[in-house]
Amino acid sequence: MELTNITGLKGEVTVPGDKSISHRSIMFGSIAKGTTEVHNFLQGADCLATIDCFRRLGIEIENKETSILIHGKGLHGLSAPANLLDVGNSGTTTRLISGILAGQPFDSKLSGDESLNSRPMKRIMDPLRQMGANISSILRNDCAPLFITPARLHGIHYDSPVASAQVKSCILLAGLYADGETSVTEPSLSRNHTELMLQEFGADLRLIHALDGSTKATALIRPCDELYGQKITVPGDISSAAYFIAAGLLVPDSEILIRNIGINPTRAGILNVCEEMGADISLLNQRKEGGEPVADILVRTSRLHGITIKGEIIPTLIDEIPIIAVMAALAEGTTFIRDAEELKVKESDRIETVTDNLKAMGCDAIPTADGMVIRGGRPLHGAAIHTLLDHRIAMAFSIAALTAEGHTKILDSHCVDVSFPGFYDTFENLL
Ligand SMILES: O=C(O)C1=C[C@@H](OP(=O)(O)O)[C@@H](O)[C@H](O)C1
Ligand SMILES: C=C(OP(=O)(O)O)C(=O)O
Repeated sequence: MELTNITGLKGEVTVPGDKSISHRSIMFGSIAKGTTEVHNFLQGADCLATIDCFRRLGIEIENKETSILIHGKGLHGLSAPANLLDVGNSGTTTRLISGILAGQPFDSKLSGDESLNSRPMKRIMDPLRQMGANISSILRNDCAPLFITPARLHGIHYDSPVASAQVKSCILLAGLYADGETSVTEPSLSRNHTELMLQEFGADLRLIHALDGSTKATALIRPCDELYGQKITVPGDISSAAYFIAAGLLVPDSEILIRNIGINPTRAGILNVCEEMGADISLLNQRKEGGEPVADILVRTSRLHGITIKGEIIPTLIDEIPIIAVMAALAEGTTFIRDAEELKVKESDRIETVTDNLKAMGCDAIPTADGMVIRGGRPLHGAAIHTLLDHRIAMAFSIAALTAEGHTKILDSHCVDVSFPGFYDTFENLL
């Protein structure tokens, strides 16, 4: 994709459904009794990989024009897959499905693309093994491909060293198949869609919040007889909205209304960051849909200034750091991003891909062990952007390109389909 600078983005957009919620709707619908109906499902490659996996596990899933129908067979209704489960580029699919597969009476193998097969899986293998699971890394490198064989699971308490919704969800899902209670404490609260949605499906799940004012939290689950099919409307993905928020703030003379976005506080850290950077941003029409808070987001071109982003807010904006870094590059002053070492184990090492590409565009960006330092305010110039097939890098630098002098080439820009098919077409509504 070749892009150049523009002005005056004006109008309304909607973005596709939330990726995290879409994945979970398929997974929980498949192990629930009865039909689950999902509206505004994200038809991105990652969520389609989840559908494919559950079809291979014997679940009929109808992907209709306006909805998805999952004909769930109950907690014990999955059947042995004939072949390897292909998880594509999706860490969420891999880590969550492993929790479910650990409790099944059949063998399964799962594998993904080159990026996925280099991401760490020890973080789920350790707690699953403590629960009694038989899960191994086929190449003995603590990565996928993974091999899972039947085992009796027992409940554990797991003090997670990392605030990761994928780790937490994996353990809670295995807990559905364990004897006794399973609980997970995380150092600070990561996205809580699993907890909210499992409760809606009828799971016996409780939450205990820390008394010290921190977001440290514990989720506890007990096995139940069955989960029950639900009707789910997926809110627009704030992680996808983030690119239009940034476009509206950074492209001169812009005003964009982004409709119908999930603003669950465990996901909405970018809104706080925007405010702190001095953005003209407002939430309109705030409401609740299917247990999740939703709003329309109005942004207007703003002069931004650098800030420090660290600590408990990091898990609430982890996927937005590439686009926040672009905002920082165009803000006055210095932005420090700390406590974000998790960026190293995403679809690419995002500390490296973000700072390398920012430098290529003329920004003073320095990688650090747990984040980056961005000295903003210099104009950006066009460059060839190496996405390393990481969808978030492609989208973040497409927005940078709209503000940069000259032409920018986004290499392998088709990778946006992982989480946002139609990303480039959405701009047509704003020109
Ligand atoms: O649970 C989820 O749906 C996700 C959790 C996050 O990963 P971690 O759990 O590894 O932080 C996030 O980066 C990913 O895009 C989606
Ligand atoms: C990290 C991401 O996803 P996953 O871990 O599911 O591959 C992402 O979408 O930015």
